[in-house]
Amino acid sequence: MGTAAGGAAATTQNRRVREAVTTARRVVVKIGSSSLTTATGGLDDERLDALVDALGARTPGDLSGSERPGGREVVLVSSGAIAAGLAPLGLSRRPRDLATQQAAASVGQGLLIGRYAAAFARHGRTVGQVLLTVDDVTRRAHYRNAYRTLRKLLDLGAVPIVNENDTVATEEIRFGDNDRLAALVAALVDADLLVLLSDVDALWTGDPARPGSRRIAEVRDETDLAGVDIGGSGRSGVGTGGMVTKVEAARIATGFGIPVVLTSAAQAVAALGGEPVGTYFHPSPRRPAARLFWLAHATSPRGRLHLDPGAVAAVVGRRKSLLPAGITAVDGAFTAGDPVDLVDTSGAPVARGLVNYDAIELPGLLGRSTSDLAAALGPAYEREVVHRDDLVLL
Ligand SMILES: Nc1ncnc2c1ncn2[C@@H]1O[C@H](COP(=O)(O)OP(=O)(O)O)[C@@H](O)[C@H]1O
Ligand SMILES: N[C@@H](CCC(=O)OP(=O)(O)O)C(=O)O
Repeated sequence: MGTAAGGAAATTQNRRVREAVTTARRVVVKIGSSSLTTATGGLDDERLDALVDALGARTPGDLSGSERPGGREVVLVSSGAIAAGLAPLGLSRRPRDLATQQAAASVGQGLLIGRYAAAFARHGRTVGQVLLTVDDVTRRAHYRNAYRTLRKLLDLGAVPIVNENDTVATEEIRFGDNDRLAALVAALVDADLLVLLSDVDALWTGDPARPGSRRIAEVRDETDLAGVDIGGSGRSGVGTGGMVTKVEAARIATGFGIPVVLTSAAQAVAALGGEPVGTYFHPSPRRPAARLFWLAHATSPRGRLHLDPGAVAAVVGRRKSLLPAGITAVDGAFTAGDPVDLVDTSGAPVARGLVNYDAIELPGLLGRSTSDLAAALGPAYEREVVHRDDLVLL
């Protein structure tokens, strides 16, 4: 979120909001389960069609003659697989256990993408299904691959429809909610705008159903969130994170320099047209390297490497790779390629990185120089424990 605009007049603010939205060329739109399902569960075809119509509608941001919906490149991040799979499996509400959620997602994802394919076809558009796990956006080769696929789909004029790959994601590595996934996809494709659509029209100062709650029109920085009661999921019972994960997603995207509009699916056309509906989160100017951005926000560490003060100074102060000589202890049962936290002598995490060794190999290497290790064990042991290209400071 950007710096406070002081006492700027509301009209000036609204004009700026409209411009950031209407000039956005690449937009990631996220729709939650609660906006795609009927009160009795199951996919709500009417609402899904309305969303697709909104994405196909021409807005003030259109480039005349463009073949793309709204004159823009659109990536849709859609939840709803689990919700869509409930009725066909005879389940009356969202299951708590992972295996049943995954079975429901397996059934529901096919139905969901089938509905989208039919709805977009009415606008002459082709859709492409992209299912992602956390690993796909943290490991370098997978990340490049995910980026290339999304880029190619956009170049070919298709609408990528992204969801978490629920059927294979394990409890530990799961996003669980699609709000953060959408923010990270926005960073991945270098979007100009992220639109989060839910069943509520904006972020409110507290539960919208509570008397006295007010809509928050814009969030310029954390001070605008002070005192806001950011609650969990709404009454639909099919959403997951409530406002907590939406505000977190807004923090991630704005931290990457991407503005965010949070509003209801019913106001999608107005929001995409730059009208001052919903809540607008101002972006900060900083744009860190996208892949490392994912590492900080999308991963959970699988272990901890304890650094001596010299290693902390090298990694944090001089942005060097981490070598075995600077590590005093290792926790966790990770394998090479996993994310781990680098902690200082007080145990506080200072950086996160992708480790180049299995946990089991490291104790025999600690405190030793790379030349000593190479001489004793072979050239493979000359490698860094964490390469600086795979490190992000926390
Ligand atoms: N401060 C708040 N402002 C707006 N909505 C809130 C707030 N706190 C909690 N909520 C709830 O968050 C719900 C939206 O989240 P969720 O049910 O997870 O939807 P989705 O499926 O769209 O992700 C709203 O229905 C609302 O009841
Ligand atoms: N991947 C899951 C999304 C989880 C979920 O419910 O997310 P959301 O409705 O956005 O809070 C699904 O498709 O059901």
